[in-house]
Amino acid sequence: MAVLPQLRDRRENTISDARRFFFELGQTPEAGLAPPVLRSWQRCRNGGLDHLDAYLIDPAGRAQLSDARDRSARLLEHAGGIMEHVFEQIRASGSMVILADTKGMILHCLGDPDFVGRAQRVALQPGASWDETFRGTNAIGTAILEGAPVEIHGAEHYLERNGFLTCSAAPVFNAQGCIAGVLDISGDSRSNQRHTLGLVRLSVQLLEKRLFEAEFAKEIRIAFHPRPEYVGSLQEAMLAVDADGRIVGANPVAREWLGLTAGLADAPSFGMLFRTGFGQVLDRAANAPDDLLLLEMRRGDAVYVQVRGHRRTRPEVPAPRLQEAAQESAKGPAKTSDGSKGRITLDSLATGDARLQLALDRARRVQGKDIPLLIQGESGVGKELFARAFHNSGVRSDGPFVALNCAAIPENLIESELFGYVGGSFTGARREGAVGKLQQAHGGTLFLDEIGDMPLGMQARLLRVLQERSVTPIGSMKSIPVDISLVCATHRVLRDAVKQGVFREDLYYRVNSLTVTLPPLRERTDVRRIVSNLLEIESADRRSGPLGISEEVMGFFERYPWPGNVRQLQNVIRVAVALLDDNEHEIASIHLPEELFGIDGEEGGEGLAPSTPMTAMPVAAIASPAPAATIGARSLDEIELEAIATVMREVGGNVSAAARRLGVSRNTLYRKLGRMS
Ligand SMILES: Nc1ncnc2c1ncn2[C@@H]1O[C@H](COP(=O)(O)OP(=O)(O)OP(=O)(O)O)[C@@H](O)[C@H]1O
Repeated sequence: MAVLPQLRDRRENTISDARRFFFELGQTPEAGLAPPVLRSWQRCRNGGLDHLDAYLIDPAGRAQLSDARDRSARLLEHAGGIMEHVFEQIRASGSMVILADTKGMILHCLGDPDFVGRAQRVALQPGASWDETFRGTNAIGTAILEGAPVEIHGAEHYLERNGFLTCSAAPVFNAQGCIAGVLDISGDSRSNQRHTLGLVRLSVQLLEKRLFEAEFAKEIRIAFHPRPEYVGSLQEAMLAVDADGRIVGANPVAREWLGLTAGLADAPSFGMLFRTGFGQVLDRAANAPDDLLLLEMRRGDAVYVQVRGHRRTRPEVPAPRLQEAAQESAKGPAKTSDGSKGRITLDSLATGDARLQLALDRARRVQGKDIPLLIQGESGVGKELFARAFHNSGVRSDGPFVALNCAAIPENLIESELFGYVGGSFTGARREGAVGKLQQAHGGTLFLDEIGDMPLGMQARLLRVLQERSVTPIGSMKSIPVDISLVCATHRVLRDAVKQGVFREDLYYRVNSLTVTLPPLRERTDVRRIVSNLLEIESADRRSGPLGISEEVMGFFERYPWPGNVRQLQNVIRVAVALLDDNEHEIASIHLPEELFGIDGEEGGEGLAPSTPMTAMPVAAIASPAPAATIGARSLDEIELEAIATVMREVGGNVSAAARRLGVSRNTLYRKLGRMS
């Protein structure tokens, strides 16, 4: 619909008054100019641009244009079809559809032949730059600087020679919140159409959606809106998240809604935004991919969510293989070389938790590719078990799996443990020398547990080994080639350790090629499966038949926060099995340690009441998880510290005994005790 002639005349008069004010009297017009136009005029004047300048800048040469097109290849690929569609809408209106890059260089245009000739006189053609610094106020250049859609009509253009144009442009934002290009419709100012800017905005939204979907085709995408009918529309907010629920992309709607800044450096994780756990949502989505879920946001509102791009990729593998594996791992510290082929594998670890499944899938993708794996997670979540499974599932499974816990060995011994030494090279050294872990792991996998606790000096030496792929034992002049696959684990956030200066940045990048985070037990949705596996393992030696577990206890296990994770659960089950009489076949609440009840009962927590099942409806409301992370008014940390203090008192300060009772390693307990002092 064209703008009515009277309205157009009135607008043009106002602009020419403003122009007189600004250019002839050197004053700022108080009315008549849209704020972005006035800001742009001021920028141009401050930059020393002459509004009467008739000098034309030559468009970029073919090679330069081709480079610019290569840099924006993805934008061009997705914009092509949309531009053709837009052009169909405006074909008879004497206009052009233009795509420019982030610097305002025109990459592609489709134009009405009648208008193209005139447009070319002002260089509206591929290769021409519409950077505001040189071209003055214009829709393309000004939209880039304003970071918002703008319409520049006739005499609003700073340079007089562009006054015959009317242009509407909107920046295209990428998933990191940066401008990826600009879409513009330009035409003769006499044929100004009222809805042109709306058409540009809509086309840009469509383009942003296509770019987002292409960039994150393999990631999990979370689409949401407070109203269900908007999920799937151009108005939906969309986040891309990695396997750990960290936001890696956000469309402009999500960005505005959540107040995210460009670059996503401070973007919250899924868990910080929503009250329902990430794993629980993924599980639900895997079972009913088309359902909308009604989720409560932590800030108070509720939104309808659709999870896209998430499938259960591997069938679950029957329990017995995991059982063998866990038995293997439970035999003892097992921190030395073994040939654990044929036992635990990544497939056998899949017990139905969606977050764990993602970690397994990610790890599988780098197998055999010489990419170091970093496993993060709280103590006792199964990091070492995961590392063994990774080794056993790969091409090196015939080779050794060698583990070293960097937090468990005194600092002065790490060096000789890792690098080995020749006989008599230092006081106390064995006469025949010793082969270090790095050499032992040759042809296999070296698992460095608690790498975040490795002393700085040792980090430098390890880095050199990884770069040079050879090791020089202490006291030796000869370097020995080593071929190892490196898997590291840590309970620390290594990035923070780098910031604090306790972990080398170069080593961080070396060990951190692929990070998988194992979920804490309290956030896992497959607790039942783990419990029955552990029960089978722990009761394998009983001669009086299979064991069960009361529904009351199972419900409690599902709600308990498990500060010691699977290790603690394993110990609780081990003790419960030991407490059973020969004629008892079911674990009940009386077989559980008193500490568990102390915590659960005293503080008025959920106790052993059955948990609420999740509703299954086409539009499913997922209940927020039971308040397992806090009990009463106390935080999990406080409860944990209190439990440690109680057990330490009961065992008369014996750390090993306390660690056994609490179901954590001695190192972990030392660490936690450090926090108490
Ligand atoms: N999915 C599982 N099924 C059965 N047992 C498991 C599972 N995950 C872990 N475990 C058992 O829990 C115990 C702790 O596991 P593991 O040592 O791998 O944890 P971790 O994260 O490396 O602990 P830490 O950080 O304290 O070294 C082991 O005995 C292991 O066999």
